[in-house]
Amino acid sequence: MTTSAGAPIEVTDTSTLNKNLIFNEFFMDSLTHLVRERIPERLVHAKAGGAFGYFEVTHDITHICKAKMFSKIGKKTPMAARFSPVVVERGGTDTSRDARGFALKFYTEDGNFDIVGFNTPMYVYKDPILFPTFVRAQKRNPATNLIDGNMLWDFLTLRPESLHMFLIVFGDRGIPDGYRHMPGFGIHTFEVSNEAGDKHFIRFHFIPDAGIKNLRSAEAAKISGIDPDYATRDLYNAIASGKFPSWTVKIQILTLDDVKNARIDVFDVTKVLPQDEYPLHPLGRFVLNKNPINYFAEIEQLAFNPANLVTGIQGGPDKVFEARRLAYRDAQYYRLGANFNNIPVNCPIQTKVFAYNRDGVAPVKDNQRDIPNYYPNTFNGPVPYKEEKHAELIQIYQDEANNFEQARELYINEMTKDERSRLVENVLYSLGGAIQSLQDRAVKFFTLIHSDLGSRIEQGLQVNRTGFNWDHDI
Ligand code: HEM
Repeated sequence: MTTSAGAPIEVTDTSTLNKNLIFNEFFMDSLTHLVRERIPERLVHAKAGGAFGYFEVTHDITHICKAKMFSKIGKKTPMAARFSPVVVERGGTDTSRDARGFALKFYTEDGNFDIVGFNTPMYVYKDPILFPTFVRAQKRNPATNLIDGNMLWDFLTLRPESLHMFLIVFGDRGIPDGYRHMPGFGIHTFEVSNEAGDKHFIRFHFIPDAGIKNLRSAEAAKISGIDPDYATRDLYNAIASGKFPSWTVKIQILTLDDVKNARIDVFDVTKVLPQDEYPLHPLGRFVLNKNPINYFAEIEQLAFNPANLVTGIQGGPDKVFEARRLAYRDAQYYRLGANFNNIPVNCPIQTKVFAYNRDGVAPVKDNQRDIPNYYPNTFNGPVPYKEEKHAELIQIYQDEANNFEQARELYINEMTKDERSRLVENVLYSLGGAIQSLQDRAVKFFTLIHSDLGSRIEQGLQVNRTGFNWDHDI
């Protein structure tokens, strides 16, 4: 046992009774470190489970994408994964009704490629200016410090395009039964390019090999009281006991002509791309076979960023993607410091970094030693490479979102009769406690989605206004 500075601790220093505290380095070192041990939790997705493993190519897609990680069948790339409810705080429960983050980092030979996705195939809105509003509407009421359904329903009914995703959140898929049974989606339509420079557009799907399983509200509420870390524990224990979770990776592929001729804005993150028009093509699988040895070092400090792209994958041309390229980097500067890419789990382990960034808060690693610290220079500092067929992201024009059509299809065609009843029940539980004007506005939009849905919610609200009382004491 030593102090952080390496001085061996003598056994009499492990008690301070009747002794001078200031001269006790064990006491001074441990107390002053303890009060500095908290860093900001992530603004969203604060609580999570995570693990490491590999991605393996099972099907060739080199005709559309030249990214090295897809270069041949059988090729394996090391990776990290982090799964997280969106809204709950770091000490919250894993079984809340919410979407889940599905974040993957691939340590490729061309640097890190991150797919920072969800367990829903669509997102809430397509205009990223709504991000702060949406986040706050789901967080605590500034006066009461309580989660406040009035704020959520206010947002959902002011921006009704969000109801498409929230039908999933309030439906059977709103509480996954652990992370091993949860699907993932990249959501954005990514532009990719091949060796010839031709462009294609893909959406990523991750299908759990163990099958999709979800929890019902009552079950989830019970588990939440007994084991709020249910999903984190399940992931850790499965890997620790050798039951490695895996996912099959598939993609929807669109040509530039498909994009031009599509009936819908295929870059709209609030929409799904219908699989009868754009079928799934197999690409690979990923396996999580290694737990973190130290959670804080390896999972809390993981820094995902949609801007982590590699040659052959240009990213999404939509505005949400563009906003995300800024937001994650900014969040990580704030919560981990300017050198967060030097934290071992964020380092591109298959390639060497030759960046011109220097100094700043630790960790600086070797700080690029004595290599020139400005570019261009005439002293053999690192130089850029030349891409023969450089691919730029296409420019797109996007209209306002309107998803009642896809929300209707989801309600009628994808949900079973029983799931539709549970959806209504779950909506009533949340909406039942909101103020009347928000309930009326919600009924109007649910009716626009489908008259059956609207009338069931309206009737439910009339007979039973005993949902959770959000308005209580406010
Ligand atoms: C305007 C749109 C969005 C903005 C500005 C935004 C911003 C953020 C920020 C600031 C964080 C915290 C990052 C950190 O502290 O490390 C975060 C986390 C996350 N976001 Fe978003 N986000 C947006 C949309 C989305 C979308 C569309 C998805 C899914 C496709 C998504 C998935 C995630 C996930 C999975 C995490 C947790 C990453 C982790 O495990 O560390 N976000 N987001």
